[in-house]
Amino acid sequence: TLLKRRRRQGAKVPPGPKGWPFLGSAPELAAVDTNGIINIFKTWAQKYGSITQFSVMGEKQVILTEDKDARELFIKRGAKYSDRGAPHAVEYISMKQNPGFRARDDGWRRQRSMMQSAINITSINKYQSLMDDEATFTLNVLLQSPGSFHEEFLRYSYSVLTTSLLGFSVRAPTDPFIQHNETFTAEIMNVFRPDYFPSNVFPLLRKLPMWSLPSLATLERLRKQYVGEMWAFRSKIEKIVKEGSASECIYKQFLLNRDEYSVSDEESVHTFQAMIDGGTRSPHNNLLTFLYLMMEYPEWQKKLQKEVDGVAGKDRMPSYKDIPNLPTLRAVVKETVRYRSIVAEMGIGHCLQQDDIYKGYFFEKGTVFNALFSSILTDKDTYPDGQLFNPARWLVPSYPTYKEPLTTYPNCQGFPAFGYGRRACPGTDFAERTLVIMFAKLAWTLNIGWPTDEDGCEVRETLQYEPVPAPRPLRFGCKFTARDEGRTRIVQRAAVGLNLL
Ligand code: HEM
Repeated sequence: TLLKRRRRQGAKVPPGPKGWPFLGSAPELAAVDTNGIINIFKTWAQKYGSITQFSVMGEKQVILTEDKDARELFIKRGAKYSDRGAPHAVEYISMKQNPGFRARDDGWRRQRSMMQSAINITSINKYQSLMDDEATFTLNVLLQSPGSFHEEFLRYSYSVLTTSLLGFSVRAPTDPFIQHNETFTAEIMNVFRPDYFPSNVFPLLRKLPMWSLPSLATLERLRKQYVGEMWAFRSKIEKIVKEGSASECIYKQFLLNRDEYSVSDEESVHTFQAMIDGGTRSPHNNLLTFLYLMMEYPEWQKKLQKEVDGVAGKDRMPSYKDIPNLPTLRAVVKETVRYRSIVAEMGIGHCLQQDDIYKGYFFEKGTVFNALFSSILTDKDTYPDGQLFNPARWLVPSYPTYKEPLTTYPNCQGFPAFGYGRRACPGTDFAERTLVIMFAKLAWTLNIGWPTDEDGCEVRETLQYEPVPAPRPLRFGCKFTARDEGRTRIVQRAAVGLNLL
């Protein structure tokens, strides 16, 4: 009632496109892919301002383009702004049990606390020597077959996660675990698309029998497969834990100390699946984006190599123990994540749980708020020349984003690219560590350059991304050359002595 009174006292409707009667902006959004949606949001924000509201079939959505508004709403007022408004098809196949997309209910709280204990910094510290070994293995493969970087980075992203989380490694990109997950995830990613699943924007379709519409029948097939596979996986791990043959890993610890976790069995299988889905794709994307940026900005590649050489010298590879002494490396990681987020990341909407008034605007319960990374992470006051890849913004005191001491900063904690408040990415530290270790070893061992044609001329390409949420860079060419024979031998020798799972 207070809000109703305030509304009468003059709280305004936020500006935004009117759209069609009843349909709102549904037809416009249903006709495009993720990149198209990001562009439409940007255009609206330019026209209507930093807080733009639109509706889709009566459901309200808001676009936020300023960090301070996202912080105020998602962090300070986080008690109201931490629900999810996942598209219908996403909720359907995950049966409202995926911690990334489910509502902010008690189940989500149980899952969130499970994730926090699984991949907190102490847990990561325990597994980081495994990450280090995985990175050495990857380098050795790249030295032998430099053209395989796309696949090898994918394998690395999977293997760092499977070793620590699930207790097994994947030694080849052709491993059935990767192949199967990739094919399936590609199909699952489409579940976000209104052009594939119109029930995401047209609520009436949700009421139809599943068999009556091909897109609904597809949904039902995917749901059965998704859920079936999670349980099959759980049984497999349970069996080897019981037999005593399971390697040390987070899943094993979870099963052995089951009583310490409040999640239901169903919630736990969804939680592990969410960590695998969320944890493999984004680091892979950033590894590929890093290669592109090292070709595009060779001066930063040189600075990175200089720093890594200065700390590790020529006679040993850098390791995770060097991280506090490598601020340029951490700046390159953070800037790579920023760069990729501004061009390709859509994030996940936060849904409002109670009516609210902010900056004189009235927002209705159920409104979905989208923080637009391409604007937030290029804000001209915080990120001068924000479209450029410039790690100096994290290293030089004259930049607004600079922070000391450089043994700790820059790091990715609290970085908007990983979201805000209660829903912020629980895998931030894990992802940062995965990237830092691999970038350090790459810079120490290899030069990264554009491929050349028969005449020795560089073949440059522009970076393009797939049209799905959390999109990957489309394939591009890249030439690795060993920096010197001594380093190559050190990597080869280290790779022979690795004791991988
Ligand atoms: C560079 C790598 C990564 C980036 C850029 C990234 C980014 C994000 C973003 C933007 C969100 C939404 C936050 C919000 O709603 O405010 C998110 C959520 C999430 N991420 Fe990540 N992420 C990365 C890596 C990972 C890893 C390695 C894992 C797991 C091991 C992971 C698991 C999750 C999960 C489970 C959620 C949902 C959290 C919730 O709704 O409560 N992510 N991530």
